[in-house]
Amino acid sequence: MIEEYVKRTTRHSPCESELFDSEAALLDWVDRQAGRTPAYAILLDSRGKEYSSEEFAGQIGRLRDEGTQRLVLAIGPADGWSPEARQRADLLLSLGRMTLPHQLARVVLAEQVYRAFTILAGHPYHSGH
Ligand SMILES: C[S@@+](CC[C@H](N)C(=O)[O-])C[C@H]1O[C@@H](n2cnc3c(N)ncnc32)[C@H](O)[C@@H]1O
Repeated sequence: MIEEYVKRTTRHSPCESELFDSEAALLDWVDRQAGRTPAYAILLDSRGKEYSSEEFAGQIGRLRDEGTQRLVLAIGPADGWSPEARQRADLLLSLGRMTLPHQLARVVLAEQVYRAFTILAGHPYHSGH
């Protein structure tokens, strides 16, 4: 399912899914994604900020319009994010207050990213209900 949503998202914007052995490897990779602007890092955390799908799409649209070149959305390690990772995060994003197993969180995130791009494009995938 993750592959399918990533593939669908690439019709709207270049998109890829990566796996890392450790949080440190992820953060190092994030720093190396900087182009003209640093990569914008959204770390998934059940205690983070909650958005509706429309609000999330709006946030992605704003970042795009402001010229953000790289958006990284990351699911955390089994024990959750370290203080260093929280400090690096530009945004802590919650999919809801319940804790999801990380594979399930990946699927929900991949689907919501795809949904956000369909909302921005006015595509009928999102009916709003
Ligand atoms: C199994 S969870 C880790 C739970 C960790 N023991 C804790 O209590 O923070 C693995 C990762 O899935 C993601 N995750 C799980 N539930 C989430 C939710 N409701 N919202 C956002 N991210 C979530 C987070 O990135 C988390 O670091």
